[in-house]
Amino acid sequence: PESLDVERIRGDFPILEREFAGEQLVYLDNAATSQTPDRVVDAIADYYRTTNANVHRGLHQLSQEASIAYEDAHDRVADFVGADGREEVVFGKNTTEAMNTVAYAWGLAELGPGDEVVMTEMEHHAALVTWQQIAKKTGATVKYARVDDEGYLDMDHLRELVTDDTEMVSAVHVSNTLGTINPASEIADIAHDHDALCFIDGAQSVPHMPVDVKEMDADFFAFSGHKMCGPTGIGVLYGKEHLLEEMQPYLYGGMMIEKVTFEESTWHELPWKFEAGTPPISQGIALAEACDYLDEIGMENVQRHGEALAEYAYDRLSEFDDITILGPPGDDRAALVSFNLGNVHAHDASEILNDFAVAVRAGDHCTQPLHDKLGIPSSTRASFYIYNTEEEVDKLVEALDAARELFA
Ligand SMILES: Cc1ncc(COP(=O)(O)O)c(CN[C@@H](CS)C(=O)O)c1O
Repeated sequence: PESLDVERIRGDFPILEREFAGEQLVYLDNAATSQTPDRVVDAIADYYRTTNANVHRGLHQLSQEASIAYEDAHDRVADFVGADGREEVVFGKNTTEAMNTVAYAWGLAELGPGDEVVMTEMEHHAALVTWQQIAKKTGATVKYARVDDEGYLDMDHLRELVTDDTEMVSAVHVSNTLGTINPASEIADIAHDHDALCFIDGAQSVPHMPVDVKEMDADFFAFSGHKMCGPTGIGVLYGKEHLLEEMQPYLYGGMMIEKVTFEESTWHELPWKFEAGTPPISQGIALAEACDYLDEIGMENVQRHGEALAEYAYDRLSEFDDITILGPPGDDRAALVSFNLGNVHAHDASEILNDFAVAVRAGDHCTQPLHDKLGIPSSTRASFYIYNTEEEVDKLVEALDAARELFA
């Protein structure tokens, strides 16, 4: 059953009316970044037109208003993912920065020779490279739980790898390449069974499904505003309050301090301790608006719509013997499908798709080790959101026919 009113929603995104070479845009690159609805764009414009000032409670009216709006945005975003409140929600640039915050502020202090960080083979570079490099700096070891032939995380192998030497289990909630939805709560339990912490990368889950970080019991969780109808320049680090309290900041400067002398400094309370310098004010306020926008649609409806489109795309692409699809079956995946067309390089395929105004991602999707494991240099990825339709999937398939004619 149709779970949301796509045509009404499409009216919120004027960009979808754009035409290239006489073809209307078919935007299927939502895993890279989503489009931005008018009311979120308006929230940004209204901020700069009416409320713009620096935050942290300057004494003048504008600063008071901007400070309250920015601080309240933390509460709204916390509520969106089931966190207790602003103390557990740090605003930064993006998911990548959120992961680096934990790697530097916790990892450098807590990891040493003999300690282990367990990840999965499907991790995005934001996690994989970060923990790989922090391990090198600290003498710790990284291990990778296998992805099986169907694209699922091998949970038995994960259980085997996590031992009392494990200090951190860092896993992606939804794979941006495979579409696999990992059992985040179970992963957290495995980590906690060995007194390890658990970091769940939620960049591809928060925009697409209901997420409750308390039910999941992740110790850290990260996501980006630009993938969920928000602007770029805002990412969110959720952390259990006692962990963020214990962690020392790694970015210093104004805003994050309480008292500074020539000899010593003390830190501001959470979350400001981790928000050094002038923060992403308009972006944070706009992200709160994006949360309202998505909640009005309903995250269950967002999930149902995206996964139905992914299943439809999986079925349509499966009609062709020369198309190889990555990841789990069509009825058990998030709102994306990565595939290859015969021996046509993903870049060539996506070039032809672009000639038909079909926008997809081609490459390794920042998961090069996973592509190496799969024995492929790259893949083409179609990823869906609230404004996409089955007709747009059909246009993708038609455009692939042209690529087949040209290259195969
Ligand atoms: C699972 C996962 N984890 C982290 C990131 C990083 O998000 P940033 O907002 O860029 O910091 C992403 C963003 N993946 C984009 C760019 S590579 C994609 O096209 O798939 C992601 O998918």
